[in-house]
Amino acid sequence: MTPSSASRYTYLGPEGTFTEAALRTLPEAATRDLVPMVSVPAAFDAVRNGEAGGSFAAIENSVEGGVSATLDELATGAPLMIYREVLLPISFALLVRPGTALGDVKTVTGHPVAQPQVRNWLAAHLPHAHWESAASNADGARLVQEGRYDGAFAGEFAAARYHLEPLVSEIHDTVNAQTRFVLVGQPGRPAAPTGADKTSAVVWLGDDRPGALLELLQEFSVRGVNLMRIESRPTGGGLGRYCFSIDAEGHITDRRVGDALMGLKRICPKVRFLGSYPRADEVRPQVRPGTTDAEFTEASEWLGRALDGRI
Ligand SMILES: O=C(O)C(=O)C[C@]1(C(=O)O)C=C[C@@H](O)C=C1
Repeated sequence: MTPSSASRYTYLGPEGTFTEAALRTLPEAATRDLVPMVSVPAAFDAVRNGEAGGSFAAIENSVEGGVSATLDELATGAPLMIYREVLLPISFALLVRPGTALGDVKTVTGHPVAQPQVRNWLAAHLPHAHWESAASNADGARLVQEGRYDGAFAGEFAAARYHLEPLVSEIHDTVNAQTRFVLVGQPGRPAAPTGADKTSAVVWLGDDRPGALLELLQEFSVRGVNLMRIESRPTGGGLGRYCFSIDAEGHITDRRVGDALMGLKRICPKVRFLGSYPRADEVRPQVRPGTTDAEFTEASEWLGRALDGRI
């Protein structure tokens, strides 16, 4: 990778997406070359083939759940790792060409993750409008500028970029909706522990048999590791074949987390570590008695003494 490609960060474009807005909240974004891409896979591939040092993508929305394009990219293909996360409050504006009235809006567009966030508003205010999905909310705004649709649900900040007007602002069916974004890069050393961290992994179960998922969960439960998200995603290997995308509280250097991952490695055919990184909400985990690093160290020292006959 050349120094110029290392300083390049790709993101889901075109300009004016929520992804770009979230990326710009990272302090280092000011000194990076931010490159919009047509899709999350294209943005991640630029990192895989050395054309970019990092890529930024939405991974989870508080209304719609996991963002499949990102989860599937991280589970398959050449491995990437997560180094940072950002939370962004999401509120939409209905962007239209200047002069358009609400009664003129017959067709609307936006990212598929936007639709469930504005569904009730649409049903109440534009019940007959026809929705079609766009590659991103900003791409929807671009399509409205081109005259392909009458309105786009996007961040209000995208209006000026596409010479549109916000006809209605602050549209959100659920108050305090948030999207979580991640910065990914080539596999490397995990981000340093902060005490308020998250660990992500993808786990494949072996044979389809009773209790397999329970065994996976027990690796976390017996070590007092709290799961923040667990989601099944199809492996592509046929109906009923799923892998599990997991976020757990804590850092891989926390003994209880590292030990849980080793437990998974022993019982599952495949585990992909996706990184340990600081939690955007900076919440520190409540560590259950018996699962602190000191207690793990004490227990392994005890085992060492037992092996030496120093009981
Ligand atoms: O289309 C955009 O503006 C995006 O940044 C993508 C995206 C997503 O992928 O979830 C980001 C946040 C919103 O919740 C809806 C769409």
